[in-house]
Amino acid sequence: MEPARKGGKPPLSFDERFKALKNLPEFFKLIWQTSPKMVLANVLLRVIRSAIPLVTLYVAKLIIDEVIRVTQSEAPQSLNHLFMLVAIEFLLAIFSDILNRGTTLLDSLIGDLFANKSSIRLMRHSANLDLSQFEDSDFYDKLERARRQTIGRSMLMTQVLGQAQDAITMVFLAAGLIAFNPWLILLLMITVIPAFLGETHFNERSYSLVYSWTPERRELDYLRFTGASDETAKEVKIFGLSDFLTNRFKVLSDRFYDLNKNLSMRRAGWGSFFAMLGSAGYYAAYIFIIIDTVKGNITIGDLTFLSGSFFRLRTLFESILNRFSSVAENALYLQDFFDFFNLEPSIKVNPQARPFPNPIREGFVFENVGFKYHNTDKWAVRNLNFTLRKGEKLALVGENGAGKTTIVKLLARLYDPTEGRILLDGHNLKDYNVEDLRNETGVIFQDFVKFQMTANHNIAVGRIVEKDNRPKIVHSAEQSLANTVIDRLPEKYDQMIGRRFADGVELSGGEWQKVALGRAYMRDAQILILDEPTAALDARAEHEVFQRFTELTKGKTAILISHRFSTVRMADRIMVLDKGQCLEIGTHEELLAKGGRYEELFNLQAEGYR
Ligand SMILES: Nc1ncnc2c1ncn2[C@@H]1O[C@H](COP(=O)(O)OP(=O)(O)OP(=O)(O)O)[C@@H](O)[C@H]1O
Repeated sequence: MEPARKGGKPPLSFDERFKALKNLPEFFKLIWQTSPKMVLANVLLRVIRSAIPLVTLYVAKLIIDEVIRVTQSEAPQSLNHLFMLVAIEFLLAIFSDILNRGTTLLDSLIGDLFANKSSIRLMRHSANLDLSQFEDSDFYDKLERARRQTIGRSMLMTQVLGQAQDAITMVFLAAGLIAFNPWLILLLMITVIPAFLGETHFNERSYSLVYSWTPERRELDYLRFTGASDETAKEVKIFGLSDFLTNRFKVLSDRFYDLNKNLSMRRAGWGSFFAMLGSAGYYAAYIFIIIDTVKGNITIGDLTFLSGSFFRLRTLFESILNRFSSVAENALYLQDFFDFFNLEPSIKVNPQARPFPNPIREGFVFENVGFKYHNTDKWAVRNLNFTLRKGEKLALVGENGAGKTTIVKLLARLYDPTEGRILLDGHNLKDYNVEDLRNETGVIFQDFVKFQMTANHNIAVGRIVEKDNRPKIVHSAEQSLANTVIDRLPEKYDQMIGRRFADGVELSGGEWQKVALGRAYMRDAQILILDEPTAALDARAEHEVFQRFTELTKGKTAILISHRFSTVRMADRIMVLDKGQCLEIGTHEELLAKGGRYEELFNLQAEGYR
């Protein structure tokens, strides 16, 4: 086997596996909270069910003894007693079936509820985490494992409850066997324990394998998605990427298959050997009991009862031990689940925060602000010193990668500066509640989300509490020109857009942008940020949008990012960025007069239009 790879753990010791069991109480607390009534009913049914095997075996013994008594008797005998015993066994069988069905039903209902609740918790928790955490691949692996846990974990409940049920059944059966001969119990243990240790070993290997392969499995999922999805089909065809993607998939999946096959084969080999050992133990005990019966020490009914008990005990013991190692394994996975929920965001809601200014009095001041993205040593922006005055419209220009979007993200506190600080009305941005800041900020990013939802909701996301306020949504659509798109859709505002779901209608890039821009008009925020809001619009639409732009930003503090100078010149001031630093800042006229980079870029673009 390959050594543990990056992001993987070395195989865990027996001790660590035991420690993982400490997650069970917390887990059962969550299960209990899912539905106390159903969990209680489940436990009760299982307790009753656990007594049935012993009672059934005992009734079977009575039946055999009665049959022998009747057949060996000289005088004719009434069969009433015998039939009554058979009737009892029959009723027990039916009762046991009903109880089984009941617990299976409850298990699956509780499991479904638990999976739903966990998914909701996962979504909520993810929403609270920092953006930078999402950009970290270790985090992604954790999220991935937690996501898998939300569905699979209810199985663990079935296992643990099954374990308790079998343990009680065993106590009942063992009592009978011990009364006959305590050595039989010892024989039982000797034959079953090696199998348990073997299972435990292989479970641990399999966990380590799955764990260390999380990044690759994520890549496999990604390749599967890229190779077969509507979003990528266009480029996959044009560039002929199918072989490239499938080959990479094949290499990875074959490697995982080989490692897994190796493990499964060894597991099967050892498993057969241990099963043989178990059977040998059973037959040794059987011979022992037969000899005692032949000697006349016990009845034939006792023989069936004891051999039956021994057989059941062996099966139960094996399943308890095997299940134990699988419970421990599942508890290890549970650790990932809890680890994810224990992740804390660094940008948190601050209960002692100062109230957000309404209206903003002075504006923002960037004091020597620098920022590095997670896991890189490169400064995305540095030494930024500038003000964004209340009610001012500031445009950011600069080449790709100059740091424009980064400034916007810092302003909306999607990240905090690595050095320096940002002040709002004289106080650090961190002193305000991040939720208030975001409520007062409307951002339309260049890579805005194309929500696969109705046109109505696609605009309403700008202010989701107003999702039922149709007049406001229509008004926003009119302002952003999205109405020209929506009015042509068969279902108008109730039209599903995007291709993912049935009856969805796909829009062009510019049409999507008009819809996304509508979100800015929905938002009654004091700060408005538009990151390349018109990049995909045709010339006429861009012109119209900008005629309305003054109205949209009236009374608001706004940042506008654009590569089009016709757009940029509408701002009050313009900041030119270069490699994360502020090169020059001033009004359009000032910068032209200065004859610096702005003038150069402006003339370059104007040249292109002549
Ligand atoms: N999530 C990220 N992780 C690491 N580095 C990043 C990340 N986002 C941006 N960067 C880097 O930070 C620098 C600034 O990026 P930013 O997105 O702010 O540029 P921009 O001026 O908005 O560019 P564009 O005009 O292409 O939109 C770039 O060098 C980029 O590579």
